[in-house]
Amino acid sequence: MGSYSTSEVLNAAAVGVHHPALRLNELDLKGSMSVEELPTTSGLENGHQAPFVIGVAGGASSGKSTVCKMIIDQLCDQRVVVVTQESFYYGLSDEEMVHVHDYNFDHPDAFDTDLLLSCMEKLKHGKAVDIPSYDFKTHKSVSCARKVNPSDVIILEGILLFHDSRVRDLMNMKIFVDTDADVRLTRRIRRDTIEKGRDIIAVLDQYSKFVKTAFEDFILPTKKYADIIIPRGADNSVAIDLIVQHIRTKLGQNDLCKIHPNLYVIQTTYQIRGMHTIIRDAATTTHDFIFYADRLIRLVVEHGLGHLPFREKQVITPTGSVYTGVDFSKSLCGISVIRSGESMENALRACCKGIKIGKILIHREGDDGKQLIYHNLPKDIAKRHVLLLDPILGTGNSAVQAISLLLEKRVQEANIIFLNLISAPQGVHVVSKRFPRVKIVTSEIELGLNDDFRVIPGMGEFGDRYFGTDDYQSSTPFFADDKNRVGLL
Ligand SMILES: Nc1ncnc2c1ncn2[C@@H]1O[C@H](COP(=O)(O)OP(=O)(O)O)[C@@H](O)[C@H]1O
Ligand SMILES: Nc1ccn([C@@H]2O[C@H](COP(=O)(O)O)[C@@H](O)[C@H]2O)c(=O)n1
Ligand SMILES: [Mg+2]
Repeated sequence: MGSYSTSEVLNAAAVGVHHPALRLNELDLKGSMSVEELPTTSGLENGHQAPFVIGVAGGASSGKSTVCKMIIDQLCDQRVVVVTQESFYYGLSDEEMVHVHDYNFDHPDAFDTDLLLSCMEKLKHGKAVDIPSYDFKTHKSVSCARKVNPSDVIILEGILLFHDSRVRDLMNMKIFVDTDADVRLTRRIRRDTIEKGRDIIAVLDQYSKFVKTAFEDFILPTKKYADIIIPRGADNSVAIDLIVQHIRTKLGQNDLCKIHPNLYVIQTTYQIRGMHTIIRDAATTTHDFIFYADRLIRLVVEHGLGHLPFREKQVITPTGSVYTGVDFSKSLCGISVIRSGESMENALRACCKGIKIGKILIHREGDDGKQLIYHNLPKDIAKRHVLLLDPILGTGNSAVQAISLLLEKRVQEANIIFLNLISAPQGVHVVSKRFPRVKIVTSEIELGLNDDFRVIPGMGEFGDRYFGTDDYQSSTPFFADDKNRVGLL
């Protein structure tokens, strides 16, 4: 395995793998980092779609705000907004103010989490909200709230954001900024004395009394919820670049991916569009159809394999050096949905040497749905990751039947990766609603289904076109093979 695509790296991170790219590069960052000054974003009240919510947690002074600022600067996109947890600090009463040095600002109870949840709820539903502004000098909210408009991406940032499961559940992506304790303390001393004008003894007292303990008791234990851990915070420009690319993809991609985090559409290129153009063209020869369908299927298969768990592995190279890489899971199998799914078997075999491939036949009987009449699956399928193969996801009925059978055979839902070339939104909704942990990997999202429940624009009967059994091909002399490809006259 030579190089990794961004999504593979992020996927590796998402399944808890330590990818080397997330541990690279040094960059010195200086300058003003105030997230509060960032502009609010364009609203989406009309035609609102749920935003992509990114949670950024980590110890105090770990560099969370700096990382968020870098992400926003790189995105140069008005559709991103940052909401900080510190805006939701409870204001101190007069009595608490008298004993402010005994107040624990690092405890989860210091925050009005219900207010944060209600603000986020409104933003998620396309409504603008007033986010309180907190003053670190008076320890109270100030009267001028910050108006935040709904946005495509909301970055939620704060020390204890992963503590409450209700807040975690809002997030589509969780990032933990992991910076050494001594660096955090040094930065805190500088920030609290210079920026907040506090006395150094008070800063150190607060650190040893509350900050350190709270980090160990409440913040560090939430690191396990992170999809991505960024060592060294803003110094890790490689990790930040990867995150930015991922967000860009999400922003540019079909909104289905926001609704269904289990859906992965491979990043398009002109090569991919070109191959789709050929296989969707009704005039394409069987020979060309097979060639380009195979190329596309291989891309989808490779992408799907990127969702399998990896383990770190070191090898010795011929130069005697150590290469730290990964070892990927070998306990997997392919299951093709007969007949068109069989067209994906060659690509799978080409990628996974000696892989076991089983089959499922779903027989259509009358109007009352589908009936399963045949299956041939590996005996130990329950222990395997399953790559389910069917080039077209249309209504989702066949996929539901096939996945139900796999679950009956005790395959773990999260161990199923459904690979297809094109997906209709209806099918994605049906499969995702029923099996939210099944990953769907596809190369393009379709417009929808027509009255006959056929995918449009689609590519016709895939099996017939791939196996050369469609009448149109054999009776169209202009397109008998690619050498004679002259176009329709
Ligand atoms: N990589 C870095 N190099 C140097 N200083 C940094 C770096 N990251 C953050 N800082 C500084 O450290 C302080 C705390 O960073 P900040 O991003 O506000 O942390 P957090 O939001 O996690 O409390 C700030 O004064 C910031 O300018
Ligand atoms: N009045 C306050 C409120 C909070 N703090 C400290 O701020 C830290 C959290 O903010 P970060 O930007 O560092 O994440 C936290 O450690 C609190 O102790 C404070 O000092 N005074
Ligand atoms: Mg901050």
